[in-house]
Amino acid sequence: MEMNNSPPCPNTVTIRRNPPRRARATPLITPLATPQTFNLSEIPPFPNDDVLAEEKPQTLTSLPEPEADHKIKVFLRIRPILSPSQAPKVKAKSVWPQNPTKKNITGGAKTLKKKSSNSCLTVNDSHSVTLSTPLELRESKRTKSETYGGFSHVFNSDSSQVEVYEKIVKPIVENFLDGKSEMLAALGPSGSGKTHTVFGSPRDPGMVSLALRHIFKGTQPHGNKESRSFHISVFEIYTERGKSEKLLDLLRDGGELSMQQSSVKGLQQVVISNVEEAESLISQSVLKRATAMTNTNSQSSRSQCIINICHIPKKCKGVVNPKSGAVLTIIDLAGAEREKRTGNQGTRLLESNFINNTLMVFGLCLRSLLEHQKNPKKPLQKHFQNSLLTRYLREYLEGKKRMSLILTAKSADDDYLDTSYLLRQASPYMQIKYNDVEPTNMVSKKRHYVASSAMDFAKPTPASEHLKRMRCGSGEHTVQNDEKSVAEVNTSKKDASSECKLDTSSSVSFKPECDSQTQSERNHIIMRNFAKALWSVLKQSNSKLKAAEMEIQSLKESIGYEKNKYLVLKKEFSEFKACRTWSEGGKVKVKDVVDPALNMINCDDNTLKFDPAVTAGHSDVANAFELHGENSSIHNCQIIESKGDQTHDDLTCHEAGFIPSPPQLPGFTRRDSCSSVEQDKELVWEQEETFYAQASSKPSRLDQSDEKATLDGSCAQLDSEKSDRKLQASASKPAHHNPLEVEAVSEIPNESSEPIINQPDEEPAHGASCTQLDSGKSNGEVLTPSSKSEDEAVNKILSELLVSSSITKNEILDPSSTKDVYSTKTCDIVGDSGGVSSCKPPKPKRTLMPSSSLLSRDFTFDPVDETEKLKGNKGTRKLPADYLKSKGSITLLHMLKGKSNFA
Ligand SMILES: Nc1ncnc2c1ncn2[C@@H]1O[C@H](COP(=O)(O)OP(=O)(O)OP(=O)(O)O)[C@@H](O)[C@H]1O
Repeated sequence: MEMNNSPPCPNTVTIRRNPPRRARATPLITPLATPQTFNLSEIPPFPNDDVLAEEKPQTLTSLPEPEADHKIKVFLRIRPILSPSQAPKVKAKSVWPQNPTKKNITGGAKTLKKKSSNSCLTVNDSHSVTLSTPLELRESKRTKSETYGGFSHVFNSDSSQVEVYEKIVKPIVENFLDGKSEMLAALGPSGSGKTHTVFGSPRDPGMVSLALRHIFKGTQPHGNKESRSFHISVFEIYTERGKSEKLLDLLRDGGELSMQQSSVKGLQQVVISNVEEAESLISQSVLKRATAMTNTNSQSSRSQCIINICHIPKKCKGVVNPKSGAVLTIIDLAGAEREKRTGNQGTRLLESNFINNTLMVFGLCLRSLLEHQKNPKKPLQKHFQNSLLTRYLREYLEGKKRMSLILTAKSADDDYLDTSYLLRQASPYMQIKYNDVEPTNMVSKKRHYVASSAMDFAKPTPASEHLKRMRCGSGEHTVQNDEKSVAEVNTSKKDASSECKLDTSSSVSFKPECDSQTQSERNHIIMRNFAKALWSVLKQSNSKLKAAEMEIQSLKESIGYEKNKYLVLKKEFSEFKACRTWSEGGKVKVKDVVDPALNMINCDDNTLKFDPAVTAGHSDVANAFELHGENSSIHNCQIIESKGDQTHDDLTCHEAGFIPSPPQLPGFTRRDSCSSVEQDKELVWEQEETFYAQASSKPSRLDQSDEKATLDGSCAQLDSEKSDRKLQASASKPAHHNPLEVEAVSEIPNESSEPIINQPDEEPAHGASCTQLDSGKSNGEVLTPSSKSEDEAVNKILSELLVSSSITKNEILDPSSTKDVYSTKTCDIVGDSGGVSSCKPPKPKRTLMPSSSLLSRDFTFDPVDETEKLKGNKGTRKLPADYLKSKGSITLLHMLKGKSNFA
């Protein structure tokens, strides 16, 4: 708000970081040149009529199914109350093992027989019934009646088989013929009419016979019998003395079967071509089924019987019939039995327990499926694993395939408990929905059957084995064609041969489809795996590439660092080289200006040089010692080692500022330098060591030190007198007093060796070591000849020294005289530690003692003060120039004093 109220700044320039973008013109739409002239009426209307007029292809799988079709259909059929003549007679069950304790049960059958006249079950309508509690049980029951509704249809006791078929099975068969698989199971207590409903009798056929008739009736009118082929299989699940469950093939020559997961292994699949063949097979299977007489049923089923009618497609002009592969499964379950009611004993009791257990598991599976559908959080229990029946019907019990139930109930009061239990158990099943029903065509594509002819007992062909390995079909309906082969009921050889042809054609016609599908799936899997492998390889390569790039980057950095280092070293080397060149060019040859009498050179006005040239008689060895100094101070020192053939050694000291300090290179031994002697004592030692190494054959050592300076031998003899005079002169001028310095001492350690010190021009020079006595800037004239009095004093001292010494001037300066040189030479090395390693001259040559005594007598000084200055800089290497001078002076004075004491 405040910003809006503030007046705009006239000089403000608004910069838009993100300039407004212009909308791009859609490339597919050409911009209108004159949008103002656009008229909506020119837009053609959408062709709704044309679209609606188009015929939309409708398929069976695409059509939405009613809501009812997605739920399990539960039908209820009420068995009529049997007349006494139809009721099972107790005496007829005398073959059963009698249990004395249960004799009253048989008597109860008579009682039941009397009470069967009353019905407890009343049909309300076609979808509901009411169960009334018998009078004798109303005392224990809370309610008088229970109503059960929601059935797909309720068949009363007088309903016929055909009516039941029309309501229940016919739609299923039609769906089956259309390629839909479905299961129909009869469930109810023992004697309720399950077997009667499923199989019927020759006079009153059941659902299987009616379905077969329907199937073959529907195919014959069209005359396309050869386009379809049906196979049938019948087996039962029973228990042998209640020990374990077994599978038995009920078709002719059928034996025991085994179950592998959800598929039955070794089940025969017999091709049926007409109703008679099918009914004959069914009748034989029913006769083969295990039955027994119980108190409730004279012919009670003791096993679960499963009938599969399969529809195998046939190739018609190279096109696979889409309506193929459907399976119609009809199951006649064993009836639940109550021990009190049936009076079973022994094996029958065991069978009864097995039956009840199987039915219980069957009910648990459906109940679990129902609860899971109501509440998905509840997991779908795997009750199907507890029995072979439920394992075989797993997909149905999991709601993956269509299933219908026929509940058969007895309506007599005596059967109240069985009926009540059945309704309470099975009525909720009608709420079960199909979870994932496979499309019709998909089901048909997954089912493969290998038919075998009953006439030829064909063995499994390679093609059939290939199909079995592929396991394209669903588990429970996959036909396992074993070596026992399959017997097809066929009375006519002609028909049999024709069936064989059809079987062969069917199996052959189905193989390409399955092969193509399997091949495509395999290709897809292969491509997917290949893509995964390729992706993993690419990822690994990418990671390796990144690592290599990082390594290359690090190497580049290291190379750059080394390059910079190389450039720095190169620069230092060039500087040092330039410095050396300058030094060589600027060095003054001492021999040109040397005063052989005094060994003192005065090159410039401000430069005082002592050039002690000692020649040992060998012209090839020369050592020169140069001292350059402006204001008589030494700051730079260079030791120039032998030139070329190590014939001479030079020690050149340059004045600070006069020669730039060259860089010091490690390991540089031929020519080393130090910008300040005091700054790098170690370098001095290195120079010394190098120097010794270079001149090992002719040991000579030139060194200078700020800590020690020793005068000995002839040098001391020479300097003692001079110093005496000089110190006296300087003492006369306290205002200009500067400590004397001993800047360098040349040393000839080996007396037996050849003359060591030569001049650069290899001129033989015999002489003592050199000593430079400089003063500071302010009193640099102490030793300069500008002062006549001082000059005179110096000359006097020197003359006295020469006179008093045993060595004459001529002897000293005579190059030919080597004997005295050897005897008077001085070799002092000032070490870093302050120790003095000196070659003590022979005692007879110490002729300077009188001069030293004179010097010590005449000169008085206070060394304590100088020592105190040293303490201040103790432990440090860099010392001021004044300190150097003072130090040298102190050393000189100490030595002079020592010599005087010695004297
Ligand atoms: N709807 C019916 N009409 C006439 N008779 C019937 C009907 N239902 C069953 N019966 C007769 O009842 C008797 C028992 O029927 P059925 O054997 O079918 O019972 P079940 O349920 O199969 O018994 P189980 O479970 O012991 O095999 C049979 O003699 C059968 O003829």
